[in-house]
Amino acid sequence: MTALLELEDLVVSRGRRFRLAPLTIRFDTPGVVGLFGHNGAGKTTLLKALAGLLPLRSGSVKTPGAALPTLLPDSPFLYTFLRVGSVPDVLGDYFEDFDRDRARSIINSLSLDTSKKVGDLSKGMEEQLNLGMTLARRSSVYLLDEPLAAVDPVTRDRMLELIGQHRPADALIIVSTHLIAGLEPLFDECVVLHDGRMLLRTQASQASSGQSLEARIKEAMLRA
Ligand SMILES: Nc1ncnc2c1ncn2[C@@H]1O[C@H](COP(=O)(O)OP(=O)(O)OP(=O)(O)O)[C@@H](O)[C@H]1O
Repeated sequence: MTALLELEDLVVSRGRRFRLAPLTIRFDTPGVVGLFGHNGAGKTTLLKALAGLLPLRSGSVKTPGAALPTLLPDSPFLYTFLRVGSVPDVLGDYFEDFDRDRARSIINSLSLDTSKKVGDLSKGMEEQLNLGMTLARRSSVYLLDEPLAAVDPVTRDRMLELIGQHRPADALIIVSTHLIAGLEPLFDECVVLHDGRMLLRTQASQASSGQSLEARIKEAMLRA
C-alpha cells in the first residue's frame, strides 16, 4: 500500500547548529496529526523540508504521485495590497491545484469583507484567510504551521469547523501548534518532536483513556 506520506531516515540541517533526525515516519491513513514540541524543537524545519522549501541532507520523503505537500507557512504569505475578494483569482492563476469556487465559498463562510485590503485585516482575520486559501488547494497532504496562533476562542472554533468542512476526506493534515487543550477534538494522532528527534507518536484516542492529551504530551516533554 502506498503511504500518504513516508519519511525515511530524513536528515535536515538548519544553520550550523541544528540538525533534524534521522526521522523515519509513515502515515498510511487520512486524518489530522498534531505536531508538538518545545520552541526550537524543529517543527517548522520539518514542515518546510516536507514541502520542498529546505534541502534534505539525506533520506527521502515520499507522497502518492510524488506531489509536494501543500504548506501553510507560519508567517503571512499574501500580498498586503490585494483586496480580499481578488485573492481567489490571484491564487488561481498561481497554483494549478487551486479551486477558485471553493476559495470564494470559504471567504463567504468566514464573513470576511471582500473589499478590504489584506494588509488592513486584523492578524486573526488574516490567519483565517491564509488557512482558508490553503484549504482551497487540492492536495493529499496539508502542512499547517501554527495556523491558529492569533485567533480568539470563538474564531478558533469557527476555524476548526472550517478545517472539518473543507478538508478532503482522503487527505492527511499535519498541524504544528502549541495549543493542545483547545484543539484536542481535532487530532486523530500526535507526534512530539524534541531537539530534532521524534519523542512520541500516539493515537489521540489512546491518550484520552486516562490522562488528557495535553498532560501526556507535557509529561513526555518534561521527561525528555
Ligand atoms: N533561518 C535559520 N537559520 C539558522 N537556524 C535556524 C533558522 N531557522 C531556525 N533555525 C534553528 O533551527 C532550530 C529549529 O527551529 P524551528 O523553527 O524548526 O523550531 P520550531 O519547533 O518550529 O520552533 P517554534 O515552536 O518556536 O516555532 C532552532 O534551533 C532554530 O534556532
